Amino acid sequence: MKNIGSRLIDRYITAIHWFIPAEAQQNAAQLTRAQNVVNAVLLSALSGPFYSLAYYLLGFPTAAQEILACCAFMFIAPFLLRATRSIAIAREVFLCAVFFNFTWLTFNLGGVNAPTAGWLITAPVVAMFLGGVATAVFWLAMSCGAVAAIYTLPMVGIALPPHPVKDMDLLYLLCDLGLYLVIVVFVLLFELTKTKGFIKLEQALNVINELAIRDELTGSHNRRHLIGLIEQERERVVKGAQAFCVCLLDIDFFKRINDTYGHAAGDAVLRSFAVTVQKQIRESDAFGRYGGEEFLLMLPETTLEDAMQFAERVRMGIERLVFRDISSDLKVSVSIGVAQFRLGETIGQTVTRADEALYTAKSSGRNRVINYGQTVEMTREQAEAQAEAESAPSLLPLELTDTSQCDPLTGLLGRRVLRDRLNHAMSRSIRNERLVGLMLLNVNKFKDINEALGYEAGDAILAQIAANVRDCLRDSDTVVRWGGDEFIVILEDLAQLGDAQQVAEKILDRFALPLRAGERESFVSLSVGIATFPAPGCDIDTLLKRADTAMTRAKMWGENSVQVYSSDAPLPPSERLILKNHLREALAQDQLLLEYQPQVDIASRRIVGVEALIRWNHPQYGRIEPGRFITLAEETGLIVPIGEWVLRSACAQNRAWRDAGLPALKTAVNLSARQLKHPELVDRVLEIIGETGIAPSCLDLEITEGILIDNMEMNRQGLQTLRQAGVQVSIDDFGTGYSSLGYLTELPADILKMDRSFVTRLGQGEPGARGYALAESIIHMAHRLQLAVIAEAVETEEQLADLTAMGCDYAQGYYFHRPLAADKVAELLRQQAAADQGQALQVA
Ligand SMILES: Nc1nc2c(ncn2[C@@H]2O[C@@H]3COP(=O)(O)O[C@H]4[C@@H](O)[C@H](n5cnc6c(=O)[nH]c(N)nc65)O[C@@H]4COP(=O)(O)O[C@H]3[C@H]2O)c(=O)[nH]1
Repeated sequence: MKNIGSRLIDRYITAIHWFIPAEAQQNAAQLTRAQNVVNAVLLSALSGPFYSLAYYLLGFPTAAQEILACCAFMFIAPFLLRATRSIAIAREVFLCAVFFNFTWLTFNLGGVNAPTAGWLITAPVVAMFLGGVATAVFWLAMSCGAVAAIYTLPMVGIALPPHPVKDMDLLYLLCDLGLYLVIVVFVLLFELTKTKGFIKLEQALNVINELAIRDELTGSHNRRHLIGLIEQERERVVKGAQAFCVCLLDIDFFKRINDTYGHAAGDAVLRSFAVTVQKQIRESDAFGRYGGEEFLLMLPETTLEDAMQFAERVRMGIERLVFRDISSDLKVSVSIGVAQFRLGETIGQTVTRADEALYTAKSSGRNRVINYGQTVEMTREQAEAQAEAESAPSLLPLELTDTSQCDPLTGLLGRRVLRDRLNHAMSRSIRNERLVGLMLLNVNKFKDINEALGYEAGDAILAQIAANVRDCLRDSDTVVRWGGDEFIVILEDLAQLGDAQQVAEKILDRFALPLRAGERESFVSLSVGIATFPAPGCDIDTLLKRADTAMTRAKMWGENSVQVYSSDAPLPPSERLILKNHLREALAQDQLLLEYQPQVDIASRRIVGVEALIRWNHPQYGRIEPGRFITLAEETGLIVPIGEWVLRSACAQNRAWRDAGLPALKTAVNLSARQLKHPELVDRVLEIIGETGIAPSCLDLEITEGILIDNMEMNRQGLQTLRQAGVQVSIDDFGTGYSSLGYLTELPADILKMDRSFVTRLGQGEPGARGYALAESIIHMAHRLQLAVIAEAVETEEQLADLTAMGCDYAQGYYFHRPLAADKVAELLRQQAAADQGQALQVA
């Protein structure tokens, strides 16, 4: 019954939307007002005929006709709404009919004592509902004027017509009952349509929130949320609660499970693993997927001893798991590292200690629980069993494994061939007095690709990566799939080291274009480490180790970088330390620069804004992306001067474009948490706007959702002041924080920037899919809250098509433009202006 009612209300709302202009439907306040006008018209005009009949039966046929005429007149209002797109016109036409109807009836039924005199109040009251105070005051004045006129007419000698109704008592009863009934139905209808809208918002929000905190595959918490929960616990401990323990759990030989039984089986193992652990934990514990096959468990107020005992129970529980649907041979075990939080350390440090313990657990035989600091001696048998397990190519018995030397997915040579080939190349290089280059290529964040696109698409991407690498090499070079997302290339006959670097650069250039997996496209970046032979004291293992070291260093210096191993160069100290030391000089020595990524209006495809993105051009290490140093700048407090530099440079650039005769453009600038907390932020922003002379509306401050929620009370006032001055505020990465409707309705913001995780799910040709519904919900919700929506990281035409269909306002991403230097943006704007002019001339 409830469902039928709810479906009917849905249908009713859909039907009345026919009258409401599209632009009003995009705006929560206007939609409600327009909806109310249509509701009021339908209710009044449909109840009118009953009154008409009553008057007719009571012996007043003229009134019956007049009421019907007024109802007909009311019906014009919704059509006017559709035709003129003006809620005000439709509303006033309706109110006019109401007012005329009751004034006429009152006049003809004996003046202010007539039963309909009370109804004269309906015009101002309904006006209050529909148009606010100003409209209500106007109609109140009109009604008072009408009452006064009717009252004074007999006094000035104009007699009122005698009332023609036979049974006045019955009419009084009818009128009073009618008035109450109308008020009740009116309120109900408003409530229902309004509540319905909010229920939809709430549902959308719940789904978005779920996504923000859950890992889709296992249903356990995701990494971000997990860290948030542990951070909260850390704060409790700082305030005096007992310390918590962190357990890092890693499923043993998980890659082999995938390789042997397929990715679907791997997924099933992950799910069962998560469910098994979840069944054992308490409500106050936090558990979730940390990445790939790694899980994190936080046990609040727990001693290390208790945590070890609990972890041991979990380990045994996992050992008991059976997977009959996959194979009765499949046995799963887990290695667990445990660490207890120490006052003064960060969550990252606690997890790193748990990770070190996990490493000990894994390197001492796996399937065991080790706490931080614990050393383990392996027995000879354990060491042998471990070595055997490590070298076993798969979980299947030996006779069932693929004995071919090729990797079936990529068609490249498999790992086992490498030593042989390398040995051969090294011997030849000594004979020929030429170099051998060993190149280790690692695909950056391949886990993310797998998670975003699914394992099948991940496999397709891997195959293309292999093909791309192969295409850049000579036939005589050897390419081997070394691990899941790692490849090794043996380059022979090199005259000098630079040749190997050139090959590496060529490979990296190849990955500037996206790779395709079915309908999906994805950008991939690599980190490349190179080691060369001959080198003193270098055998196969050393060469492999050196390439690995170089690759790790390459990873530290950002995506798409190459590092060559050099024996005399000391290993770099930790990235954090180097960057921290150098960051101070970066600003003073002009090493920072801004790039601008265009933001496009989806309807017109015109560039309407840019996002300023900081880059660091390090004299020694080359270009460093913000992801690698913004957090450090935050930690050291350097973000405040750096952020101010960004703000000033971005505003100055905006002004420079304007001075060059280019059309007005909005520049979005990222604000970090520390900047936002700075007491002088508002003054500084206004000062910079004044100094550079840009219009405040040309500045858009981007604040990530998490930062905004964390400091909502503190932020609201400052942001409101800036907004009142005309500055726009955007919420970055929207959908990744845990939002409540209450907080969303009070957001001091103008634009919602939909997080890339929602955009990645689009463009797959499945409008019914969950990802599609999520993005649509966000856009719908934002529009109801009168916020514009910009989608970030739009990479494909299909994603854009979906966003267009959903009514998204703006988009930004590689599909349109990558972040560009300021002069490139100017060039684009000039082209756009020239195209506009061309079009205008054509029209003229
Ligand atoms: N895969 C993919 N990526 C795309 C696409 N379109 C844009 N991107 C990248 O996504 C990031 C967008 O910026 P963000 O979300 O504000 O994320 C920014 C922002 O949070 C922070 N950041 C950058 N500049 C500043 C700054 O001046 N101040 C502060 N506080 N943070 C900054 O660093 C983050 C990373 O910036 P970038 O590395 O420049 O990375 C940029 C941009 O290059 C696409 O289609 N696909």
